[in-house]
This record gives sequence, structure tokens and C-alpha cells, in this order.
Amino acid sequence: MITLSILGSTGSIGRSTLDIVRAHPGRFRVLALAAGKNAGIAMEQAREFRPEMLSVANEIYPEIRDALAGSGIRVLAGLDGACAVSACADASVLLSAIVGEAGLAPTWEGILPGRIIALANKETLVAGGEAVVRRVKAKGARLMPVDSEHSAIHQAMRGHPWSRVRRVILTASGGPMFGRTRKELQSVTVEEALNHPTWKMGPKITVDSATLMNKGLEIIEAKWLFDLSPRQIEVVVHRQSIIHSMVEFVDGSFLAQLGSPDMRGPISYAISGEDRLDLDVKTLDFPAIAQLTFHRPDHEAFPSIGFAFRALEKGGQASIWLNAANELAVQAFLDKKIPFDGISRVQELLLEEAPENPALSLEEIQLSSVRARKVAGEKIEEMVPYHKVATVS
Ligand SMILES: NC(=O)C1=CN([C@@H]2O[C@H](COP(=O)(O)OP(=O)(O)OC[C@H]3O[C@@H](n4cnc5c(N)ncnc54)[C@H](OP(=O)(O)O)[C@@H]3O)[C@@H](O)[C@H]2O)C=CC1
Ligand SMILES: CC(=O)[C@@H](O)[C@H](O)COP(=O)(O)O
Ligand SMILES: [Mn+2]
Repeated sequence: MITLSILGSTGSIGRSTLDIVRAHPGRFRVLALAAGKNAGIAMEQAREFRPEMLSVANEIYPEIRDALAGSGIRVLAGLDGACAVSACADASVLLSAIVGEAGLAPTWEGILPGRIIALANKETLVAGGEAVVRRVKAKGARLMPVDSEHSAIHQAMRGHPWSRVRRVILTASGGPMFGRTRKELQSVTVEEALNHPTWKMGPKITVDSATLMNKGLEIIEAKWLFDLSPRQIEVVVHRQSIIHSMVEFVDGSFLAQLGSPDMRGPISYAISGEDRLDLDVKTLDFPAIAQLTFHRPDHEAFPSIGFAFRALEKGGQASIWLNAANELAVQAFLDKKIPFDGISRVQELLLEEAPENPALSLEEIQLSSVRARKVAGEKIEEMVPYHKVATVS
């Protein structure tokens, strides 16, 4: 029996994880759940999966505490609550799927000896980088990627030494704005940016896919997960999202992992300790698909991939600042405060201003992020408003 602690249970990844648990009775036991503000789904999950503890956002704590009184479920709140869920010692697997850098501290607390950290929350590695990797090693835990590209690379690498790898190719769908020019991107609406062509995901990562910053974050994630040099990482646009990523070996062979775009595949692989669970994922009908296509990314219209490489080259606090800038700018765009192309402008400004000395502890990383968010907030205030450029339907 695999025992689970789940951070971000009410989100897209969290719900897909619980779908897998539901479909495999007797295989998993959910011990602890951490949700945010979605009281309805958090309550349903608590009633169905009967965890020992449930943490929710402070705002909905009184309502959930009262509703679950007498149920035997310990109800907790806020950051302390999420950290208690992740530190739940009896869970053999921690599924980390809170969105954004908010997931870093709870994930950090959950890095325990012998435990699998199934990591969906890529921002943990973008902001936490070396410090997170060092802690995983020091504690004797194991990091299993959930992000589809990194799961594909992990799967392709089974049985092969990293010394024989020439490079990895991260595939990108290109997002809903594929083919648009830099000028055309000025007037993209929130509704358009949220219309991802192949994946159904939460709003923040969906906007990241539209700017291609998702691939930027994944470049930094790959660097830390697989100890790669930036020169070993390439991005290729593959519109169908069928090939989830590839590894090229020194003998010129490529190994790829393919499948329908459905996160239950990479999640189940990670939480089951690399087993292949029976899932009702849509099969691939290759003659019906007919063509798999590949393009180079358009770096002029979508500069975020370049920013990620620049952040790795610059080092210091650059990745923390780039990530913090992106989080604030994406939220400002979703709130219809800044235009779509304002997101990459905030990223660029913060990347340039990022301090060059490294932040090596959790406290230093958090402090660096607070400073970055203050600067990003100021840049956003100075920006031309969303409604001046976007055609709001
Ligand atoms: N969705 C996908 O297919 C993929 C996602 N990822 C990564 O996984 C992570 C989650 O993505 P996704 O599931 O799409 O996001 P969602 O927006 O769908 O879900 C986010 C989850 O985080 C919770 N949450 C947000 N802020 C806090 C907080 N401060 N404290 C506690 N919980 C919080 C939300 O709670 P509530 O809703 O209750 O407020 C929700 O459960 C992201 O880092 C993303 O980049 C990676 C690859 C694929
Ligand atoms: C499912 C997943 O792993 C996402 O990160 C996905 O890769 C997003 O699609 P893009 O390729 O458009 O960024
Ligand atoms: Mn991905």
C-alpha cells in the first residue's frame, strides 16, 4: 500500500492524482491533503478519501473546521497547515502540486528520509534550485518528476548512464499563441491565453504555456533535476503534444516517450515508484494522427525561453527573480491589469536587476523573492493597462 500526502489536492494535478487513487482501490491510502480556497472540492475530497488531516486556506478554515467537526479529520490552516501535511511522517510519497513558489516551503518541509517527492510544482526547483537538490540528497529522499517533459526524460533514461547523453530535447506545444508576431501578441486577451490547444491545466501554467515561459521554467527545472549544462538542453515546438520529450545519446540514438496528453500517465508513474498502472488514457491512433510536426521556437515573439537560459548563465538570484516576476506579471495579466506582452517585459526587467550573489538557504531564497516581488510590483504599476491594448470580448 502506497501512502500519500498531497499538496494542492483541489487543483488540476491534485484532482488527477485522486482520480488515479479512486481507480486503484487497495493500492493507495491518502493520509493528508492540503487545499487552498476551494471549500467545495476540499470538503468532497475529505468525505471521500477520509485523510487523517486536511489543511485549507485561512479564509475557509472556520467553515471547514465546523463542517468536519466530529469526523476524526484534523483540520489545519495556512502555511503551517500545508507544512504539517507535507511533513506527515507516515506518507511514503509526497505529491507536490501547489501552484507557484507558495509550494516551495511545504515541499521543503516534506523532504524526508526514504520518501518519494513526486514533484509537479516546477517553481520549487526554479526558485529553490541547488538548495532543494542538496536537501533531497542530504535527507536521502528521492525526487520523481511529474512534469510531463521531465517524466518523459526520466523514462527514456531508465537503464542508461547520464555520461552517455549528448542532449535532451524538451518539446513545447507552442501554446495558443503559436504563429503570432510580437506585435500581434500585444492585444491577446485573457480568454485567448487560457485556451490551451492540447492540455487542460490550471490558469497560471496555462498562461505560462502561452508566453512559452512554461518552457523557460522547464529548462531550469531540467538543469536541476538531471544536473545538465544549459548547452545540453534544447526546446522544439511540437504542436501535437504526443512526444513528451526526447534524449539524444552520444551514439546518435534518440529515445522518446509518447502518449496522449493526459497527466494521469506521468503522475501515476511517479507516485507508484515507476510502475505502469492500468489507466483509461486515450490510446494513440497513429494513422489518424498522420503527422507529427516540429518547429524552432520563435524567440523574437516569445523571448521567455531566452530569459531562462540567461538566468542560468547569470546565476546568483536570477532564477528566483525571473520566477517571482513571472508569477506577479501572470497574475496581473489574469486580473486584466497589464497586457499579455507586459508579462515578458516584467520578466526581462527583473532578470536584469537580479542580484548576482547566490541565495543558498530557504530563508535567503524567500527573502530574495520578497525583494523581487516588491520590484516587480513597481514595474507592473508603471505599465500601460490591459484594456488599452486588449480587445475584451
Ligand atoms: N496542470 C498540469 O497539467 C501541470 C501542472 N504542473 C505544475 O503543477 C503545479 C500545479 O498546477 P495546477 O494543478 O495546474 O494548478 P491549479 O491552479 O489547478 O491548482 C493549484 C493548487 O494549489 C492550491 N494552492 C494555491 N495557492 C496555495 C497556497 N498558498 N497554499 C496552499 N494551496 C495553494 C490550489 O488550491 P485552491 O484551488 O483550493 O485554491 C490548488 O489546489 C504548478 O506548479 C504547475 O506548473 C506541471 C505540469 C503539468
Ligand atoms: C502537461 C505539462 O507538462 C505542461 O507543462 C505542458 O508541457 C504545457 O504545455 P506547453 O508545452 O504548451 O508548455
Ligand atoms: Mn510540462
